[in-house]
Amino acid sequence: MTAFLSIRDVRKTYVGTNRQRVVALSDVHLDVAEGEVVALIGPSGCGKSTLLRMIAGLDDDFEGGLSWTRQPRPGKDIGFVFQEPALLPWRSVERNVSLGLEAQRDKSAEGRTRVRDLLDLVGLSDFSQSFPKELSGGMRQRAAIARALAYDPQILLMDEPFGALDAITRDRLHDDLLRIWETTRKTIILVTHSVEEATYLADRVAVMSSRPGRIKAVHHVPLDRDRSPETRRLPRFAEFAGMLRQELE
Ligand SMILES: Nc1ncnc2c1ncn2[C@@H]1O[C@H](COP(=O)(O)OP(=O)(O)OP(=O)(O)O)[C@@H](O)[C@H]1O
Repeated sequence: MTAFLSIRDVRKTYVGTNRQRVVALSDVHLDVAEGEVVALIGPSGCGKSTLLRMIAGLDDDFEGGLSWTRQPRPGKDIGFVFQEPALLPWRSVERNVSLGLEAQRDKSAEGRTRVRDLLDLVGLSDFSQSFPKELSGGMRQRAAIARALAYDPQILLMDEPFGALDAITRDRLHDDLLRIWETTRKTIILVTHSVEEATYLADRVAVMSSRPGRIKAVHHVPLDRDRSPETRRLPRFAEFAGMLRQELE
């Protein structure tokens, strides 16, 4: 595998307000290939969000190294989707999605077409002029995904993006994400608490141990890349998800 992103010997220590030191990550190694979907799972507090923030360039105070085949430009080449969509309530869906392009002073016709194509991709074309409060939770999260893709980032980092949604909406968003991946072939790192979500969406699943967080195993998901709701009913699906659950215990 040619690593698109190599994480080597990463160690992160937080110093709390009372000067207490918390080693959040230790000896973290992971290679991610271009176009791959990697899920990060692990017990609460094992450092998943910390690792994602480092990859995003939001935290550079750590030991060890991250190396890229193409160094991402800050604020441009990395798309981030959080559990809460954090849309600006006073801007329409279209103007939320175009936010990044405006920040880059991209007012080109190409930029506008790109926003329209993205709204189409996430199924929000009919709601482009709606405001966030007029959308359901799932639609807001779709808008947040479109916004993260607007820069055409080289990697999409997702921190429990579906954690706040009900089960039916979450399943629908999973299929949307698979379709988006089919179209864009973006490299995706997805933090999730759900072994089923990791199994359904990822090519590989990295399992982290509790604090200090380490990657204790990386598994290839034994399923074809072409996934559909029937995939969830395959015995292999349940077996793999069950194995992940056991590893987390
Ligand atoms: N700003 C901070 N200052 C001090 N300690 C922190 C800070 N942010 C995180 N930590 C600590 O680092 C560890 C890892 O936190 P992190 O949020 O990365 O875990 P997580 O795996 O994403 O957790 P969860 O699954 O519950 O969201 C925790 O022990 C947490 O208390």
